Amino acid sequence: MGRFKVLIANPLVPRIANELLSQTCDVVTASSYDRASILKDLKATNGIDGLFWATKNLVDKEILDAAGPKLKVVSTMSAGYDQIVTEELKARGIKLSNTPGLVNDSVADIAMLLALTASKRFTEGRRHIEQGTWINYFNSHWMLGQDIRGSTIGIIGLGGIGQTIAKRLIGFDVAKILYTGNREKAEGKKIGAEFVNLDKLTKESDFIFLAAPLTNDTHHMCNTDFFGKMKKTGILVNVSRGLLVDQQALIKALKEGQIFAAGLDVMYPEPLNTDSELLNLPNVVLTPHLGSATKNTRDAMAELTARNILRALAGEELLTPVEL
Ligand SMILES: O=CC(=O)O
Repeated sequence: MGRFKVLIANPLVPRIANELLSQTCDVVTASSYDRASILKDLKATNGIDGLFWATKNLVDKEILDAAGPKLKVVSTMSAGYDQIVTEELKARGIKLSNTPGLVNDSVADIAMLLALTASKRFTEGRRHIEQGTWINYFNSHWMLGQDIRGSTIGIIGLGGIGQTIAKRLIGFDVAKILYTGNREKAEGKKIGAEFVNLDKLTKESDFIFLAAPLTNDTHHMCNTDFFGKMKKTGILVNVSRGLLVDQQALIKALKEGQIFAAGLDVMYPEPLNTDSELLNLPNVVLTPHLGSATKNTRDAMAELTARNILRALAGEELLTPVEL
């Protein structure tokens, strides 16, 4: 039997991926991560056995057709897999893996960054410095923010990332951690978090963290109704996917003072249009989807993604399979 063929659908992934895969496979690296060029490169391979995915492009029928009938595994270098049409993989008997776990710390760190900066009015404060409108420190009513200490936290999605956010918040002496999701979790009990329904969480939380995957159920879950229920002093932090939030409803809530502030690492579209209203709002802190962007995290993600492909091709169990 010849060597397996693998396509890495992005020329910019950490080197470790190619190093590992090329020990036993013939590796083709796509010339760019845009969809048209991946499709072209896939067609030129004459069929591959494994697909290393590291873009937000959809893995759909067209991509799978171009990959050919030998394809056994798609391994995505991401925790989220909303960009993969899982039904297509399942119908073809193709395995799927992702990189959960490894991103928890880095994503939880950016969640803290966003919570802290949104609560301390970072964007607005920075603008005051730039525009020379910085008011004397001794005006004790100026630029008052919200305290994390003593606050009620709401976490939507108490998976690995949600749990890591909770652990960090415990160090900030919060009063209470509420969470919601598909089901109550043993890990919730361990960290002293209370399982509640979405309605209660939305109404009672001072900070709401979105850490749930994007699914049909979570799509636009933060809508006009949701923002109407949040406290006026409430802060929304999103480190999941932009589409959990109805962005127009969020912009309206922020403009009308229905909520205090938002900190977003994810939005739509990505990249965000430079004329987006989000950029003009003083009570929004934005980061350009940097949740997992540390060298160690990305190296570990690339390694795990490659190892999952090697295991699938060797007929072994995947390290981090996605149930299809
Ligand atoms: O958004 C990043 C990821 O899903 O890993």
